[in-house]
Amino acid sequence: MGSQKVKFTVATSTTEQQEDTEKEIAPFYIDLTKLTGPNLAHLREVGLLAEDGFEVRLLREKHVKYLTGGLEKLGSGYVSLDASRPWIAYWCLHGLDLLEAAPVEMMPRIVDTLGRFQNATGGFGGGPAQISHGAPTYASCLALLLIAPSYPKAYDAIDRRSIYKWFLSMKRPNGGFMMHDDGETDVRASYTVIAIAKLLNLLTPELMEGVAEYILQCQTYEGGFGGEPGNECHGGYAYCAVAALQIMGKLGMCDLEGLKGWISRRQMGFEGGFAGRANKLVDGCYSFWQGGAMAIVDAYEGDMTEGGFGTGVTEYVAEVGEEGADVSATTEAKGPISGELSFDQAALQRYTLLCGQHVEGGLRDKPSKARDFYHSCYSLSGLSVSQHGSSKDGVPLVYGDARTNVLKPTHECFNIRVDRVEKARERFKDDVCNHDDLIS
Ligand SMILES: CC(C)=CCC/C(C)=C/CC/C(C)=C/COP(=O)(O)OP(=O)(O)O
Ligand SMILES: [Zn+2]
Repeated sequence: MGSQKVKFTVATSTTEQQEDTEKEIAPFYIDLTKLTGPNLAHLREVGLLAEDGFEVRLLREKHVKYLTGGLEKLGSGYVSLDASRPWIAYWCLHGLDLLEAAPVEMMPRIVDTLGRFQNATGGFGGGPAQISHGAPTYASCLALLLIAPSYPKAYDAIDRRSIYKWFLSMKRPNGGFMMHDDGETDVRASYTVIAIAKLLNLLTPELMEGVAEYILQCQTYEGGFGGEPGNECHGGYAYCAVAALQIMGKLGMCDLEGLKGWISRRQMGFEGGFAGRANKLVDGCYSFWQGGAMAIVDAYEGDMTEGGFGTGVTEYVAEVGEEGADVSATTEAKGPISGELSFDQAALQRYTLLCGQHVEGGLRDKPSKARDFYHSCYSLSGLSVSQHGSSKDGVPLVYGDARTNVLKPTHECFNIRVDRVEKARERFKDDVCNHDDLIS
């Protein structure tokens, strides 16, 4: 008896949501070169296509307007984000900084405001008189450090010694850190402490003791990292784990092959963007959480294996999506492409530019979702990572119109501009970084 092929298709809510998402995305991936008449005129009018071509454009001015609005007076709808004011400042400022449009005239007021969130006992709360917490401490410090090269008083607003003592007071016997006094211990806390300590030149052996060992326990059988030992791995937590390990020089201690495989499998075949975890949907914010984590691994491996930065590559044309789709990546000029990454950089940029952009400015999770400052920040950060790769010093790989789309390079471990990181290192390099002196 011959074998019989039977196709089993079991629909679940997960497979249905995936199908719906692909149906939602498909209209954005039509062949733009075939557009004519009012459809073409409309895309040119809103600025998504140049007057003289079919290459998709970053809506720079509109994103600048939207993000600048986040630094002005917010409407009552934002009241639930009251404890996230430092995040809003960071998301908007960093997005603007990538667009080379951080508003210098607003900086004194922002520094004054963030200064009021800092507690004498160390760290920043989400607002005045709120308890110190790892997330607003991270966001406030990043915002201040990206402002400081234009407005140096921002450096002086950060009380290094009290932050160091507060970080130490959050440390647990298992090597983890709490997010706040009596709060949860997870890899977000590990990352926020390690990243800010590194930027402020506070990364002492005493602070780092047991930290890598705690983080390593969060890597799961899938290859990614969960928030706490035993939890499902997820892009947001995986980024925190990978960045913290890399900052401490300990990334080589984790299962790198498993990690790379897990991140690779999160890039969605049709959509081109990343999902946060297995069997979940594409979302623009993971462009940075997953793309940034891969850039860190690639930078680490590039350092390990000399010359692994795409040297000698003179042209890059990506083929993704359905046949006939307009998906060619372009570069500004011929030359070595800046640190190629282990994911499809053109496909990710295509998702961001075609599906992530709101035509009035701001970016979003996916077309059916509203724009917001968080997704704007992390979609732009992921776009920057996928343009500049892991080495930052070659020709960026630019999908779409290279005249409008190139962002400034973000540092994959800290997610502020590379030049802001260099300035912070320079500013704090001679300050005391010794445990006994810092706690005295
Ligand atoms: C620096 C710092 C504090 C980083 C935070 C990292 C981060 C984004 C963590 C993820 C948080 C979380 C529970 C997402 C799951 O949401 P979901 O179930 O709605 O999303 P999903 O369906 O995409 O998994
Ligand atoms: Zn998201």
